[in-house]
Amino acid sequence: MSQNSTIDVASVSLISPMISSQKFTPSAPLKLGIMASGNGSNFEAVAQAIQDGQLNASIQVLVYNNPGAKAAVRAANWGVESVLLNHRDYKSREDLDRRIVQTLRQYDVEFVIMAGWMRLVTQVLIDAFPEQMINIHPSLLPSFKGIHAVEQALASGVKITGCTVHLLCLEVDSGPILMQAAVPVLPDDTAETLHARIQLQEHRILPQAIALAAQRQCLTLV
Ligand SMILES: Nc1nc2c(c(=O)[nH]1)N[C@@H](CN(C=O)c1ccc(C(=O)N[C@@H](CCC(=O)O)C(=O)O)cc1)CN2
Ligand SMILES: NCC(=O)N[C@@H]1O[C@H](COP(=O)([O-])[O-])[C@@H](O)[C@H]1O
Repeated sequence: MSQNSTIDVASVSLISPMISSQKFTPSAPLKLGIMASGNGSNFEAVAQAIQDGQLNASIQVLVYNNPGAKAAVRAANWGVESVLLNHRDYKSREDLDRRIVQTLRQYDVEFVIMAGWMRLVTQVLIDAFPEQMINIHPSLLPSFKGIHAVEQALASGVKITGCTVHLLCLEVDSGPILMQAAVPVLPDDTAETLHARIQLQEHRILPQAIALAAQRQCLTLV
């Protein structure tokens, strides 16, 4: 997509009915802040999508909360700056979130991706990025909210599960859904084999959901 092209957003109206079918012109790459607690494979999927020209965005910073998280190693390998904000160092969730907001502002972040951020966040962070923060979750919400979603699905006996990208709100895993992908649950699945199958879909839909959000956030009315 050239910078001078226009986008008919009718095609994304399914994602957000608030978008009317008007012509828009895409603007500069969306400046992303990514938050992670562990492995960082979704971080890497976003970085790869940007490098492959599938996502008009830049990763300004990775914020992580667990020392030694592999996500920080992946960020270094991709030349992305990372900041450790260890939740254990803060007296309250609000104090941690104020520091997160300060850090994201310092790196000029416009849109926040929770890519395996395993801490509940407060209104402090949500208010700082209204409708500009998304989360990837390893189930077909509203089924199996919270942590251990994969284990919940396996224990429930469902034959189909998957992953969801949603806008963030204070109530956990309850924000407006942007995109979902389904995977089968196989008879011999363990939590590990099922999660691996889900993550293949996570890595596919997260960049797509950001791209849609980028069209929505970066579009300027012509
Ligand atoms: N206010 C919100 N915060 C977060 C949301 C959200 O929708 N609203 N999504 C989560 C991501 N997530 C599931 O997708 C999730 C992550 C963590 C937890 C949780 O209970 N965390 C515990 C600590 C668990 C641990 O450290 O192992 C906690 O914070 O006390 C629930 C859901 C991100 N945050
Ligand atoms: N409730 C939140 C939650 O369970 N999130 C999940 O954490 C994993 C992080 O993987 P990654 O570190 O390899 O991107 C992902 O599967 C994501 O859906």
